[in-house]
Parts: sequence; C-alpha cells; structure tokens
Amino acid sequence: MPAMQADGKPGLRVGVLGAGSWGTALAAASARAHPTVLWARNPAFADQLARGRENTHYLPGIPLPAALRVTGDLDRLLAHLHGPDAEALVVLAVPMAGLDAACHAVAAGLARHGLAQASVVWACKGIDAVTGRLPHEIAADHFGALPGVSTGVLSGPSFAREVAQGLPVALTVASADPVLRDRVVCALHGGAIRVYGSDDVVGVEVGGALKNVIAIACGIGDGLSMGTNARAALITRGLAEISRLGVALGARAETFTGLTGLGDLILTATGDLSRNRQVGLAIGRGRPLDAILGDMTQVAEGVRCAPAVLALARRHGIDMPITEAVCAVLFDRVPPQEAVSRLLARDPRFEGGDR
Ligand SMILES: NC(=O)C1=CN([C@@H]2O[C@H](COP(=O)(O)OP(=O)(O)OC[C@H]3O[C@@H](n4cnc5c(N)ncnc54)[C@H](O)[C@@H]3O)[C@@H](O)[C@H]2O)C=CC1
Ligand SMILES: O=C(CO)COP(=O)(O)O
Repeated sequence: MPAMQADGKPGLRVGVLGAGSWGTALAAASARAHPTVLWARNPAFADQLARGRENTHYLPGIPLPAALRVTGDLDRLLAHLHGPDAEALVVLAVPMAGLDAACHAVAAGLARHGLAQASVVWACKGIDAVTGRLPHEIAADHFGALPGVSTGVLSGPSFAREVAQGLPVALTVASADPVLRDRVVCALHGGAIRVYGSDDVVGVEVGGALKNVIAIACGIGDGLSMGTNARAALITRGLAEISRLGVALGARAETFTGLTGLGDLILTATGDLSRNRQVGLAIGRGRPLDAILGDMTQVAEGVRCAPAVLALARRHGIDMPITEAVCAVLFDRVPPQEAVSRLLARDPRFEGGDR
C-alpha cells in the first residue's frame, strides 16, 4: 500500500457525530489542526459542552481545545463541511445501536446541503444486535447510492481517556478509498497519534467487535481469580475464534495479528479502563448483569453483540466456544464457574487448525 499523506490538506473540514467519550476524544484531536465540529444528540448537553469546555460526563477533568466547536444541530455540522476547496470528513462516533440512524441522518443531510463529495468513517465497534450485520453493511444501505461519498472504519487499541490526555496511541483506518484514508490520517495523525492504513474493512470491523466479547470473558476469569495463565489462554484462544469467523466472513487472517485484532484484544482484555472488561469482572465477582448494566452510564458493546456474534458464527458453521460461554453466563444464567468447567472439559484439539 502506498505511503499516506500526513499533511497538506488545508481544506480538510471535520465533523464528528457522538459526544460520548470516543467522539469527544477524536474531535479534540482533530481540532488541533483542522476546523472541527462535534455534534451531540442532546442539544442541552451540546450547550453545556460548548460553554463549559469540558465533557464532564464522559471525560471529566480534560479541557476541550478552544478551537473545537460543539453543536446539537446536525445542520450546523453539515454547513461547516462546506467551503472553497473543502474536503469533508464525517466521523460517526456513536454506539453501534445508533449507527443506522446516524448514517441515515448524514446521508440525507449531505444531499440537503449539496455535499456530493465526502468521506464518512465510523468508529463504533460491534455488529448489529438483531441482524448480525457489520457496520459497513449498514452504512452501504445509506451511502451505497451516493457515488461521491466514500466510507471506511476507524479502529485500534485506544481508550478514549488516554487519547484525550495526549498519551501515545496507534489507530488503523480501513477503506477501499485511498482518499478517505488520507483524510483520516490528515485529521488525526501527528503528535502522539499514529494512524495506519488498511483496505481490510471486514477484518478491522470483526476484530473491533469481537474483542469486546473476549474482554468480557477475560474479565469474568479475572473476577473469578482464575490467574494470569487463564487470561493468556482466553486471549489467545479468543483470537483464534475471532480469526476463524473473520476469515469466513472474508477478512484477511493477518489483520487479526495487527492493531485492530490482537492489539485491541490485549488492551481491552487486560486494561481496567475497558467497560467490557469491567462488566466481566463484576460478573465474575458475582453481580447480576441487570444490576451491572443498571449502574453503567457508558456503553459496553460486547454485551449486546455477543448473542449476534454467536448466531452469525452458527450460520457460518464456525465454532466459538468462548463466545458461547460468555452468552451462557450473560443470558442463560449459567454460573461463571460452570461455564469455565465446560470450556476446560472440551476435547483435546490440535492447535492452529481444525485437525
Ligand atoms: N470509549 C472508548 O475508549 C472507545 C470507544 N469506541 C467505540 O465507539 C463507540 C462509541 O463509544 P463511546 O463514545 O465510548 O460511548 P459512550 O458510552 O462514552 O458515549 C455514547 C455516546 O453516544 C450517544 N448515544 C447513545 N446511544 C445513541 C444512539 N442510539 N444514537 C446516537 N447516539 C447515541 C450518547 O448520548 C453518548 O453521547 C462504541 O461503539 C465504542 O465501542 C471505540 C474506541 C475507543
Ligand atoms: O474499544 C476500546 C479500546 O480500544 C474501548 O473498550 P471498552 O468499550 O471495553 O471500554
């Protein structure tokens, strides 16, 4: 793949949808060098961000850059993307459950504003909880008929809080369109952020979605005090099942050893900033799922995603024993220790294949 441009786009204009932790961190990073508008779906919250210059709910204690504009009006974000020689980049940083609606609103808005050329990239990590569709399949419903709009996915091991604090991070943007990849690099690469390119959209999406489920499994193991050997086994065998399903869906195997596969899996399975890992830890320590979710003010995508992943795997004839165990614990009231015993009781296998 050719080298990508990290500078030289004076006309780049960025709009970020979703003022949760990740959207806020991405918008703040982009605003360092490019005119950036952040959209929050709740206008009162947008107003609070714009005035208070801090996302007190999702990233408390971290000031927003002065250059970042915040709005609760999507038309203002779209109007911001206009300009002489403007190159428009829209980042969808809403949770998976909001992706369809966000794509719909942006596609309609681009048409309304006469923005025929734009790049749209999503940053959510999940698959559709009902249909099992990957994000690019949802996006294709809305942008597929717009020839000037290209799409892609941004992923990688990246806790929003660390990114917002300016700590080093490496991300990957995957798209068939090199112009989109360059725009994302221009928007974010620099300082403590590195952005790599890929054209394996399916691999990047599958890695991002499924690592959340394995992170819940690792949290459960750690909550049960199963030890670090067990955690390493779950990560490694988790990666094996992620790769199996990903390859069956058309991904390249090597993507799963990269930032958006192994990289993000290690981060989420071991880092205590992970919401998915925290759900698993609490389950392993004996808290019921309803109580855990009732207390959470942020999204843990792996919970909604796990049953859809399992259904998808079954449709493709793929064995995913760890995902199955997570679903059994979360939704079938199987005690975590019992699920571990079932995993350990599986027949011996040949590592590295289905022999
Ligand atoms: N927080 C992180 O460190 C990272 C998160 N992500 C992914 O980014 C996506 C967003 O996550 P976060 O910002 O962390 O979530 P969050 O829980 O911090 O914030 C969610 C935001 O989305 C809004 N929202 C909730 N449901 C919505 C819907 N149906 N439609 C539109 N907006 C909705 C909320 O009002 C809130 O502003 C998730 O898919 C997550 O997996 C990816 C990389 C890092
Ligand atoms: O995706 C993430 C880090 O790359 C964030 O993980 P959680 O959603 O588990 O917090």
